Amino acid sequence: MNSFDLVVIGSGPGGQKAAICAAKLGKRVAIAERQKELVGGVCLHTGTIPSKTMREAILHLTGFRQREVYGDQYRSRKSITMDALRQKLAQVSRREWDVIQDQFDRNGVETLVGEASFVDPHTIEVLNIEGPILIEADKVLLAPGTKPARPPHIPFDGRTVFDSDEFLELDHIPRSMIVVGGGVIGVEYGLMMATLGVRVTIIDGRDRLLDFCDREIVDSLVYNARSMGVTFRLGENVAEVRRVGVNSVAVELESGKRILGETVLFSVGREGDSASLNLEAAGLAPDSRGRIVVGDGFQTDVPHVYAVGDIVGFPALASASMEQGRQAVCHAFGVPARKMGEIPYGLFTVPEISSIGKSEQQLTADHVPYEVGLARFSEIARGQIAGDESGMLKLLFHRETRQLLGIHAIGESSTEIIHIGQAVMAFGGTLDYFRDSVFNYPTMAEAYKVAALDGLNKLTAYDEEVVGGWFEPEPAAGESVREVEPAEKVVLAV
Ligand SMILES: Cc1cc2nc3c(=O)[nH]c(=O)nc-3n(C[C@H](O)[C@H](O)[C@H](O)COP(=O)(O)OP(=O)(O)OC[C@H]3O[C@@H](n4cnc5c(N)ncnc54)[C@H](O)[C@@H]3O)c2cc1C
Ligand SMILES: NC(=O)c1ccc[n+]([C@@H]2O[C@H](COP(=O)([O-])OP(=O)(O)OC[C@H]3O[C@@H](n4cnc5c(N)ncnc54)[C@H](O)[C@@H]3O)[C@@H](O)[C@H]2O)c1
Repeated sequence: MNSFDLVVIGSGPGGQKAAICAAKLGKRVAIAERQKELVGGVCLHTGTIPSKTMREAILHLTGFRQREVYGDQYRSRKSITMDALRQKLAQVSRREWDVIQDQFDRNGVETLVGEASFVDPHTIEVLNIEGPILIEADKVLLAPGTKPARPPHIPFDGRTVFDSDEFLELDHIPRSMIVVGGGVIGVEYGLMMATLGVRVTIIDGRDRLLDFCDREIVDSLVYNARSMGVTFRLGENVAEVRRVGVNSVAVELESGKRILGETVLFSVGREGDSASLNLEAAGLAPDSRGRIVVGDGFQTDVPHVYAVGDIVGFPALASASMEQGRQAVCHAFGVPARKMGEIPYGLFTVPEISSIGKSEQQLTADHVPYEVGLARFSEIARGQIAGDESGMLKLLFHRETRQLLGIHAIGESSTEIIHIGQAVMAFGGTLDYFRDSVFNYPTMAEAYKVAALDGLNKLTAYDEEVVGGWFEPEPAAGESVREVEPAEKVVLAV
């Protein structure tokens, strides 16, 4: 029987980075993936990468970014088909697949095709059409991911009623789509379809959409969505979904409302894909949602078994899964690793939104004295060039120390520019950094400077009005005092 220092189950982002990291440490590593010749996981084949590639295709083919200039009716292509939207998916997936497979080969990671399960705590069976093979593992890392929740009473047929994995296979763009579940997936796909002119209704059991995001940003997203014709039914639960004839679906809500549509995307969350692992043979048990509980360093209750990625639950992001994989391997092989810092969120809605740190609602609940610096993309030259009139960047900072506490953005390049603030936050920086720095021009990054000046102006205005003096925090012990020129005061105050 072949034996390895580490056997990884699942080749999504968590498993991939774990395998490469262990190989770089000089360990013998095998990675098992049940999708034949399809390393990359949900992330590469049905989730992150295809959905973002499709979004880009929609924005491109509809000419969405040019609508501010040419009007709402502008389209760069008059008729758009699912096949046209899918054209780039295969190309991007194939290239990404090549990159991952190449990394495994270069680093001597053995790829095993087949479904892996525990025989005993240190023996793994990998089963494929050629039969089972047994391998021995000193340590095991589980990264099997999740699958869409599919309640038995919902009449899925992959055509009129489908889950998010089936979405990409639609044969045509429907005239209308009812989205059940306004979580990240439902809102991302719902708004993509609305951009194509599909009549979209989003239903969610909660009163507020995306309640982990800053409220003003979500309000702005909802405003934009409504202007594209999206209807929201919030605080409503679905009682029944019924297919009507060949091309219609009726959704009945518990409140008695009835909605008729051509298609239904059912996206009410995902559950751990752990059933095939035979966890009991390793002395483990999944929770009621199929997830695996981990402690420090992503170690399970069985010390040589680790779990990372969506299978461990929150935050269930490709971005975080990769780092979890690396951290788990460091823990397993005694390599020191820093704890993960604040995780940014990037929601590829239309328009995109992104955030890191605390929201206004959290700071208010915690009684933190904060102020907001705001930049509207309509006043950023690059925003005008990119055709974004409605985006904004919000910097939340401590009123006394000026330390950055949260960053929230909606609009063009939000998911990219968030990382500028992330770095400043990670190093404990203050708003002053943005005031004092020069940014490339014209770029979206300029929004940081505009927002910082806005925030500092608010402090100044308050101070001049209420305290009657110029606000400058007391220098900390050992810190030199920076003289503020009167001219600078004038610039800040306008
Ligand atoms: C529609 C959609 C859009 C998303 N968009 C984003 C985004 O924009 N940004 C972001 O950060 N995240 C996004 N996510 C989340 C992201 O895809 C996941 O967080 C990420 O894929 C989780 O990685 P993972 O390592 O847990 O493995 P996964 O990617 O879930 O892959 C797990 C792999 O394990 C394999 N496997 C399972 N059991 C076995 C077994 N017994 N034997 C062998 N192989 C097995 C599966 O076949 C699969 O290939 C999105 C998800 C979806 C569904
Ligand atoms: N850009 C990104 O980072 C990105 C994109 C897509 C997905 N993801 C990841 O994928 C995960 C799964 O996303 P998801 O959207 O499937 O799940 P989710 O848990 O985020 O959302 C499910 C939503 O469905 C609602 N819901 C549940 N049952 C309902 C019912 N019967 N009727 C009406 N509403 C109901 C819930 O209130 C919730 O808002 C996310 O947690 C996220 O981490 C990330």
